[in-house]
Amino acid sequence: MSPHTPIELVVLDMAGTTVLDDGIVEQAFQRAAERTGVAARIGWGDALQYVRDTMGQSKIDVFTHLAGGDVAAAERATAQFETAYAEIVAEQGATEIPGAADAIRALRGAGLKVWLTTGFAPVTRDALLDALDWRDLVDGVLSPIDAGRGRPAPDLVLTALLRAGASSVQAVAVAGDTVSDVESGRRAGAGFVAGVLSGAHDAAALEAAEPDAVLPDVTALAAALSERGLLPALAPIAAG
Ligand SMILES: O=C(O)COP(=O)(O)O
Repeated sequence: MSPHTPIELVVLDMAGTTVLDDGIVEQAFQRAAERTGVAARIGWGDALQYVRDTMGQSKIDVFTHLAGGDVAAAERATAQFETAYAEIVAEQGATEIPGAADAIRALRGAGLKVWLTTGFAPVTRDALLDALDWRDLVDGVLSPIDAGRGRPAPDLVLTALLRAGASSVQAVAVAGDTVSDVESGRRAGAGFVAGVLSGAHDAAALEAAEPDAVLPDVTALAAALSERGLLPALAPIAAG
């Protein structure tokens, strides 16, 4: 396979890559903790500090720690987290990573398909799409329930590839702010995998996952593809 297969499909993560949500995450942790009593053992003050210190780590792991190792309680809290997150978005709205929507429009204007993938359940994902008025912004969206396993498995990337009708995995670019995002792209065999620092809580870990590029945010993606000769021929935009 040519190392310069033009990209046809861009698969972007949501939270931290296209959506700025740390404030929502903290509030959703708090509501979920209050509703399930999962942090009663240590109190919300200490729990909040732990949530802040571990921002970006898997929610089930965070809740398991708060619950003193009670995995069943952590699972209940994780489910409640998604409900609470969707409620907070409906109440307060949502914020994009600055320039994300324009970056997506530019990529699509260059002839690429753009799909959003997320670890969130559809209820949470759709609350974000509605709050940002993004239903028509992208070619498709996927949650793990649509695809199989969540990241770092490659299922979201491969399902996007199949549904978008891309001709090969080499024609897929993946961008995300976590090591799991990078690994999912690698395991899928994507032609280009970028780590973005916009939502990264552990930049060193992201670099250590060895993506093809580490970018400040998603607005730098079109230029990164262009520099490597990976945009489709006759792309009508000057990337950057
Ligand atoms: O934290 C989650 O589950 C969702 O986050 P993601 O959109 O970055 O996958």
